[in-house]
Amino acid sequence: MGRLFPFSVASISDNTGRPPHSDIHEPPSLRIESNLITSPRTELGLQHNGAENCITCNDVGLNGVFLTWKDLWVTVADGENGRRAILQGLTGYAQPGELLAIMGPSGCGKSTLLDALAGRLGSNTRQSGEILVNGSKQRLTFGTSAYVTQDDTLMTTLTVREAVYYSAQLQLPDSMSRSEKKERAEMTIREMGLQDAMNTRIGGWSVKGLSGGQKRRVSICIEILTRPRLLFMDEPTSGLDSAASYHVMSRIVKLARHDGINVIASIHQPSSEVFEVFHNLCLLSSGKTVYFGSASMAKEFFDSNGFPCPALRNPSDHYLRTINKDFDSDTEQGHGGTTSTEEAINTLIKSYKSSETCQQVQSRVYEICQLKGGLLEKKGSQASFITQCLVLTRRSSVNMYRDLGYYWLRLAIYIALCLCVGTIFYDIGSSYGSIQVTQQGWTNPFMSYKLY
Ligand SMILES: Nc1ncnc2c1ncn2[C@@H]1O[C@H](COP(=O)(O)OP(=O)(O)OP(=O)(O)O)[C@@H](O)[C@H]1O
Repeated sequence: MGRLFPFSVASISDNTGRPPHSDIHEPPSLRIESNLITSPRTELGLQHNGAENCITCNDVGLNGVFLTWKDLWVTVADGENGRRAILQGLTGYAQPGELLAIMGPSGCGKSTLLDALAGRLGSNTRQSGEILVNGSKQRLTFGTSAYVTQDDTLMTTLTVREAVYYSAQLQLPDSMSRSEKKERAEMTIREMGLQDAMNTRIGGWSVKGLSGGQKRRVSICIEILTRPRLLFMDEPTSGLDSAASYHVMSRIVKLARHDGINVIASIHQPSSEVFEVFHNLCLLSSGKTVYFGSASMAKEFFDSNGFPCPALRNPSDHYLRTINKDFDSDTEQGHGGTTSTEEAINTLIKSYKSSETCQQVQSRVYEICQLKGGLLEKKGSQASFITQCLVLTRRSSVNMYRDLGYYWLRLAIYIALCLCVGTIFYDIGSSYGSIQVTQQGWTNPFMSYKLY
């Protein structure tokens, strides 16, 4: 029998023993009814608390990837012998077909959480706790997961169409024909709303090309080409205006739902429409969980703790303003009083820890851990070695041909160098002394280095 949770659109078969807190059902205190008739969520077919809309393990099939983390700590060295905690005992889960948004003030540990989950933490960090993929400890392989980084690393000389098409050739299997790969590349470009910029060069410091937001979308295109089962995105909407942010995020949600992709994204400041397309929300402050659960129930959580969202204010703005202590301002409380931001954060953290929502998250994590959904196959790139060599050579040649610094400037430098070296020995004569000077010149370490 499937179990419903008030904070998730998921239900799951309870066939592997009883989890802790198995007596927990929907707590009335955190239950809200969906009254949004034409909201972005309903437009996308995302509704909470409706059994007919629940995603089950069967719905996502055996291909879905469930990710859980329990008591996750990440620390870095801080001064002599000391260590600073960036993440402090986080517990949560992310499941196929859903989008988990990680939000919080700048520096609260959003990127660190994404990196820890994706297995990309820096060597100077230490991690403890348990991160499980489909209920077991295993590495995420290239091809199964993709990561859209905060900085765009794109070849500036290529056009949008070329950049995405070369990536398609490098990543998609040889069993797909060239026209199919081209079609997938162009469809993905259109999905990200870049059809008008298909033939525009990406551009960089020397040549202006795409805008920052368009580059962001090209990076997303390249990562979603293969339809990875797990997609990490660090600030996917940075540089996008609110309409573009909404379109990009809603398309990603549609894709996630359609292909059973598990999407985890850190997001700075979503508009209210973008916020509505999130399934689950992980709200952090200084590396601690302020709230983890259904995004639509966060409002109720803040309300019930004395921090109601004022009318006409974007809920996500309200949550971030309430827990941002960088500027040490007071936070308004529902009854007209104020409290310091530090106190507000402590109240929320404490309240979350003792809430039924927190217990239910732990139950859900326990249940997912019992799934034992199988090991991920080692996928890697699906293109053959020969195809990769050919595509990389072609891409590199195009890049060198178009990049002045790469090719033409180098050629000019080599010609100038040849002329310099040649003129040193010009008309030197053929006496014994001249031959000695020439020999010394060639064996001079400086000359040898220059010529090399
Ligand atoms: N490898 C590291 N070594 C030292 N400090 C680190 C390391 N990684 C992260 N930090 C510190 O941890 C804190 C959280 O960083 P993180 O990048 O996760 O924050 P964030 O919430 O993603 O911030 P932003 O929204 O501004 O990108 C910061 O104070 C950062 O300086």
